[in-house]
Parts: sequence; structure tokens; C-alpha cells
Amino acid sequence: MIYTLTLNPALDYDIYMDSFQEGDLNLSKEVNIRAGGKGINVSKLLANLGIKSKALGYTAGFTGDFIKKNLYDEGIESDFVELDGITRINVKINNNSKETEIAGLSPKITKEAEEKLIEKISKLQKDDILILSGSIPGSIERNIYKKLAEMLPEGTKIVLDTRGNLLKENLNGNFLIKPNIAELEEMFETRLSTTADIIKKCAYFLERNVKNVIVSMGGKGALLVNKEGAYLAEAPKGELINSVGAGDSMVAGFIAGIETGRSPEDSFRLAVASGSATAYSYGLGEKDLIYRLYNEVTLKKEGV
Ligand SMILES: Nc1ncnc2c1ncn2[C@@H]1O[C@H](COP(=O)(O)OP(=O)(O)O)[C@@H](O)[C@H]1O
Ligand SMILES: O=P(O)(O)OC[C@H]1O[C@](O)(COP(=O)(O)O)[C@@H](O)[C@@H]1O
Repeated sequence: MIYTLTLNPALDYDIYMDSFQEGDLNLSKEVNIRAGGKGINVSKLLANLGIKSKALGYTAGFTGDFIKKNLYDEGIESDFVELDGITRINVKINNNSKETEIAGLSPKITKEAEEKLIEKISKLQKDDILILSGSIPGSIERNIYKKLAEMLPEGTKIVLDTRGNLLKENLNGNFLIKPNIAELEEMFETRLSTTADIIKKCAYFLERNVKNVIVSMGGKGALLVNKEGAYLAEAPKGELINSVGAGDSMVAGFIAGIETGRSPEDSFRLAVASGSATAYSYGLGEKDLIYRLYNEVTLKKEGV
């Protein structure tokens, strides 16, 4: 079974407008409210590809109820620990495809709530896949992902998708990590302007036993680095609508590929297609578009 963990879910409030002026009254052209948070998006895209997963994490209040109902309506199993307060609301302003994000405040995770989560994770088996996605609220230890990963039997596939130093501090021989280029630059405190620069930095992860590193680069595509080599994929062509959830879609696409018996390279093609399908949609990418784009994604092997 595939499990996604979202410690910090969000109700995403997407606002589309023709112009946005700070300090003025700005009128919305269209709004879209959706259940978000990194692991939740992964579960939703997997469901779009017909793959079952169970969403774990924390929810609170009416926004948390909205998320649970949305997952239920989409046929996705969930088992969240309930907190006091409300699950945060993240506002995403899309002003003619220029994206501005305002992240809300997360509810407090108590010691008791942490123990409830640990109990659920401790039941996972070696053949399960655990996808640890998104930010870690300040009320829980910074290395919680590593602590959870260490509880699982050796060889369990664990995916880690979180930002900057949190990524560094939570590495644990992961099956997949997916930093975007800005996150990688933040972590290494340097500009990475060439493919060769990026590949060199990825060695840091391979030396720490990470099996697959995908570095996503928005509209420029992505790079897969593993011990077989490095592969560059351009994003397939299309019209950008909204890239929120594109990175999460990429994680889901790669795992969907592995789960359906594809090689890491073909799983990477499915990952790129899934990310771009989401960027070319109002919500997350749907199956038909993902497979159409999959046929358009080709890989270029890079020297390592
Ligand atoms: N503007 C875009 N045009 C085409 N594809 C995109 C665009 N933005 C994102 N994608 C696709 O989604 C993937 C992940 O996007 P990215 O923005 O890098 O991730 P994150 O959301 O984690 O920052 C990219 O590698 C690409 O395949
Ligand atoms: O947990 P974080 O890092 O704060 O991110 C949460 C936000 O990221 C998203 O999961 C989208 O992520 P991506 O665009 O990186 O795929 C939103 O749904 C959510 O509001």
C-alpha cells in the first residue's frame, strides 16, 4: 500500500485576477477552493492515475473537515489525527499566470497527537511505500521525518519532499527526493546555473544512499540523477494555467511509474508528464492529458 503523510495540509484558495495592486481593492475573476498540502496532492494525482493510496497526517476544524470530505468524495482513503484549531488556508494569487502565495498558520501538534501518528506509521510493512511530503510545523521536531523513517523495516521505500535544511536533516537513504532548483540552491547556499553544477551537487545525496534524485526546474523540465547516470527532460509543450501542485504531481507520477513496473527512467518521464499536466490544468493533471504528454517526453543522457 502507498501511504502519503501530510503534517501540514492546507485548504488552497486559488484566486485568478487580471491585475493585482498591493494596498488597493483587487477583484477576483475566478476562485477555486481545493484540499491541498503536499502529500494530499500526491494521493489525489495517484487517484487520477487509478492508483490507490491512503492519506495520513493532521487535520483540524472546518477546513480539515473540507479536506477529509474532498478526499472521501474522490474515493481516497484517509486516516488523519485530529488537532484543535483549524487546518491552515493558503492563498494563491494568480495574476495573469504570475503566482504569489500566502501561507496560513498551522495548528499546534501536541505530544499526544505526535504519539498517535507514530502508532499509525509503526504499522507499515516492508512492501509499503511512505511518501513524506511538505513542510514540518514548528510545533513538532525538525527531524520527525527521519524519526518516522527509522521506525520502518530496512528496504521500505521512503520518499522525502521537503525544503532546504529540513531536507538535509531528514535524509535517510530515501528511495526518492524531489527538491526544486531553488530549494537545492537554498540548501547548498549557491547559484546552480548549469546542468553540470546540479549533477555535481546531487552526488551529495547519492553518497548518503538516496536512490533517485529528481531536481525540478518548473517550465524548464527536470533532471533525474541516480547511480545509473543523469537524465534531462524538457517539459512537454502546453499552455501554463497554474503550477500549484506541479511538484507534488511529479512525485506521484514517479511513484505511479514504479508501482506499475516501469524503469526509473520511464517513471521519470511519467513524473515530468504529470507535473506539466498539472501546470496546464486548473487543478491537478488528469490521466488522459498525463499519458498524452508522457508520449512527448524524451530523455537526454548527461555526462556525470
Ligand atoms: N510552467 C511550466 N510549464 C511546463 N511544465 C511545468 C511548468 N511548471 C512546472 N512544470 C512541470 O512540473 C514539474 C515540477 O514543477 P516545479 O515548479 O519545478 O516544482 P515545485 O512545484 O516543487 O516547485 C516540472 O519539472 C515540470 O515538468
Ligand atoms: O507544506 P508546504 O511546503 O508549506 O507546501 C504546501 C503547499 O504546497 C502545495 O502542496 C503545492 O506544492 P507544489 O506546488 O510544490 O507541488 C499546496 O497544495 C500547499 O498549499
